[in-house]
Amino acid sequence: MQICRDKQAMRDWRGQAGRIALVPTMGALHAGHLSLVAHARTWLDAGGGGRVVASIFVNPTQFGPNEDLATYPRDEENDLVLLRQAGCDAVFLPTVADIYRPGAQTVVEVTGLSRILMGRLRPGHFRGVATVVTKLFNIVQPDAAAFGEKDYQQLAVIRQMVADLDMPVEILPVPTVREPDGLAMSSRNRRLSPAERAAAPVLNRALDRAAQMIADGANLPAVRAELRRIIRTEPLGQIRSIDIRDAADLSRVGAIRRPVVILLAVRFGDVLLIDQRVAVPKGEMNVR
Ligand SMILES: Nc1ncnc2c1ncn2[C@@H]1O[C@H](COP(=O)(O)OP(=O)(O)OP(=O)(O)O)[C@@H](O)[C@H]1O
Ligand SMILES: CC(C)(CO)[C@@H](O)C(=O)[O-]
Ligand code: BAL
Repeated sequence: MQICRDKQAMRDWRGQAGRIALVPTMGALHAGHLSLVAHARTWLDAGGGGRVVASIFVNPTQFGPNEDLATYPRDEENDLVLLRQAGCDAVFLPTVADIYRPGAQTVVEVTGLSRILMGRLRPGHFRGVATVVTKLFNIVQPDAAAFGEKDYQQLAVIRQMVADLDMPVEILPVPTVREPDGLAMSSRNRRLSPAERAAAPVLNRALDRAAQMIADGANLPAVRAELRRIIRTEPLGQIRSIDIRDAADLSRVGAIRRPVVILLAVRFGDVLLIDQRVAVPKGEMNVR
């Protein structure tokens, strides 16, 4: 596995690599990230082969001033072992100074989607994500890039950006990988206390129940009330946002008539966990 520690090394490797699929991450890798690597490989193999490159970069511009940039988990040594085992061909590990040169003035912002939902809780977050993903695409020049459905709004932002700016990159959505008790894998899970970790699967339980209610024909207020009731059974969790949106474009819905996505953000101590579930109302075909 080739290790590229700066843009020039990455560009040199890219120049002789043929077809490429990129897996952008912030490190502290887990089985969810490795599933992105596997999906990238499957996509390449279906089209005649190619190389998988993962990037590990804790991007400062997507963290707000009071967020967890300083304490974000980092574990480069183990990450490299996992990526090697997963069959990754190259890894891009740039420094902040290499990515953000002094005097830069340009950002990328998906104006509508970035300002709703998590964009309200984390102002500027999606501008940081869109900007760094654009830079990664420009440096690595991948044919495809894999993103997890756990970060549902992020995936929507990236898809919108790629379409709006005619970026020649196919976006590969990857289903959420979960712990045996249903908790969505996340790098931040390792910062939960034992009691918080024991309480955290409540997100998945609430989503299961809400998706079942929607499949049975329940209305929006009833589903919202049940989500709140279930999450409140775990007093360590502090609800930051509960939303039910159109699954296709994240627009508001007045009633559940088409597939919707249920989006949860719940804080445990200073760790913000998110999770999501697409739910299909009674009588509707799941078109996803
Ligand atoms: N459980 C998961 N299943 C599938 N993909 C995932 C999972 N967790 C993260 N991803 C995806 O991996 C990519 C990199 O995410 P990131 O490095 O931020 O990991 P994370 O576990 O989401 O960390 P965080 O704690 O910051 O949420 C993103 O596309 C993200 O959606
Ligand atoms: C896409 C990403 C790597 C951009 O920094 C990050 O937001 C993440 O890990 O999901
Ligand atoms: N996976 C999303 C990255 C972040 O929380 O900043």
